Amino acid sequence: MSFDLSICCMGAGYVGGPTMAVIAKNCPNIRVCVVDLNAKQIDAWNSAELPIYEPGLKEVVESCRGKNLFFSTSIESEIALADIVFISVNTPTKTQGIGAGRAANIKNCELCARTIAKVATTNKIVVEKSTVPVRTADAVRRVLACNDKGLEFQVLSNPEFLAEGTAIDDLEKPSRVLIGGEETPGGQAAIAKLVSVYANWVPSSQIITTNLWSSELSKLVANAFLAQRVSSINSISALCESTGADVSEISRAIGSDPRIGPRFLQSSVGFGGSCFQKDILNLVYLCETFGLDECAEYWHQVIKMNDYQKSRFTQKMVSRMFNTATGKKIAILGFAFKKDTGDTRETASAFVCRDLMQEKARLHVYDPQVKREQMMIEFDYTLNVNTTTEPDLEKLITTETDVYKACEGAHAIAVLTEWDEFKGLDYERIYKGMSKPAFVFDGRNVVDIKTLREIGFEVYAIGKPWPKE
Ligand SMILES: NC(=O)c1ccc[n+]([C@@H]2O[C@H](COP(=O)([O-])OP(=O)(O)OC[C@H]3O[C@@H](n4cnc5c(N)ncnc54)[C@H](O)[C@@H]3O)[C@@H](O)[C@H]2O)c1
Ligand SMILES: O=c1ccn([C@@H]2O[C@H](COP(=O)(O)OP(=O)(O)O[C@H]3O[C@H](CO)[C@@H](O)[C@H](O)[C@H]3O)[C@@H](O)[C@H]2O)c(=O)[nH]1
Repeated sequence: MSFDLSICCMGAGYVGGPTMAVIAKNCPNIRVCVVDLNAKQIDAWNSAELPIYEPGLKEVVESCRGKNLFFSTSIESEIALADIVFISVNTPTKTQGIGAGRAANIKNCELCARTIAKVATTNKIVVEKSTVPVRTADAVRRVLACNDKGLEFQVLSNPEFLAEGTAIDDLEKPSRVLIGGEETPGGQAAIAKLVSVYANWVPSSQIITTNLWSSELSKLVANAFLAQRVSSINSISALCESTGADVSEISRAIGSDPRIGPRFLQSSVGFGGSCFQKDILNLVYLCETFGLDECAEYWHQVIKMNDYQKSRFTQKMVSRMFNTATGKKIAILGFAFKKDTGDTRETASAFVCRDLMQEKARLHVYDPQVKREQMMIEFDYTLNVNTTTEPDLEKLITTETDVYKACEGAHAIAVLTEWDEFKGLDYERIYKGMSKPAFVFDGRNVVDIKTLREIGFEVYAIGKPWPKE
């Protein structure tokens, strides 16, 4: 079959895979190929068990895989074939060198640009889909210019705003698509080409075009504003627990003001995920680089408040359990950073588990989508908790596939991810099997406090009036 256009996406991760699947589904006349250095990842995309869990993703992939959607490790030949190349690779926070702990590492983006420059034999539009520091397109452009065949490359910024757990819905019905490009005839033509791809299913009124730098920076700012709301309401949750006010009532009361709006006011044990912390640190670093220390400190406070919220939660747990968790069995309900995803990157649950392990609590972790191997990777990668730094790790963490077994004999339950199934558990049954007093610490405000207290639980929930001693 012949296609009108060929797209290649470098990076088959949480963004590249779902984004390209939705483009393929909505544009049957476009050939889409997602490539990756990681052969295991590509094999999984080509199998019945996709490498990531996302509601609705499997159906979309299966509807077009092998027709106009392909997953491949033939990076160079697929780039050569493409009219448009998306760069959708990871851009993690640097762990060493200049800007360590703050700046985003864009080495993968640079490598992609170098590969494109090397193998391209036709003009191409190169699209930054990854989240990058503002002015990264300068670097991409300069690397592409090293191509010695006299080709023309246009660089666009097209940041992705999908949230995990709702990726397919977000991609099918995006609040907006943002495309930034050069303010030259070539740049505008490239913008128009990419707009025409999205226009297959996104109303044109929702496609925003800007200059390159506004587009790159908007992505960081969007995440900073969202995370700021979570940290703001979490700061109020602490005040609620001390005063008898209820954070859910406050969210409702303030969120009804259309100038504030109701979303992203859900108090929690702390935000996680691969983006918020990384992108805010990136923003903080940019501000510092330009000597804007007050601006840097303003945004850094969003992260500090999140760190405070995570450690505050564990401290409350331990203090309620008579100031000791040593040897106690604690059921951890949820390890993913939010519901409906198996992603554990920067999950608040890992931080709480780490702090409880330091108290030598015995943790029985249940999460419907996260496997033990993934939990161990998260402990090691984000928190440097491994069998060398915590010799008792294997003994302290038991992973359960049955939530009731996780709670059997436990002194306490900590709800750390808002999976819907935690609302409908048979808490009478759970209570009977637990050590008494049976504590529930709800870091997501999912349990029905009144019912659980009637059963006999001692319930403590984020931002809720805490019972008097
Ligand atoms: N995860 C999200 O929800 C989300 C949402 C919006 C934006 N983003 C941004 O999108 C980017 C990608 O995020 P992700 O979550 O998909 O990352 P990811 O780690 O899940 O996937 C990135 C993939 O890129 C591959 N890769 C790295 N270098 C490569 C190269 N040179 N050639 C080919 N493949 C290469 C890796 O093997 C990996 O499979 C990041 O910049 C992130 O900040 C992520
Ligand atoms: O009211 C809220 C909303 C979210 N969270 C937490 O915040 C984190 C992030 O949640 P969410 O934003 O829904 O998920 P992400 O997949 O991280 O998506 C964010 O990060 C992506 C990557 O950049 C962006 O594309 C999305 O627009 C942006 O929402 C999670 O731990 C949530 O539990 C709260 O605690 N309270």
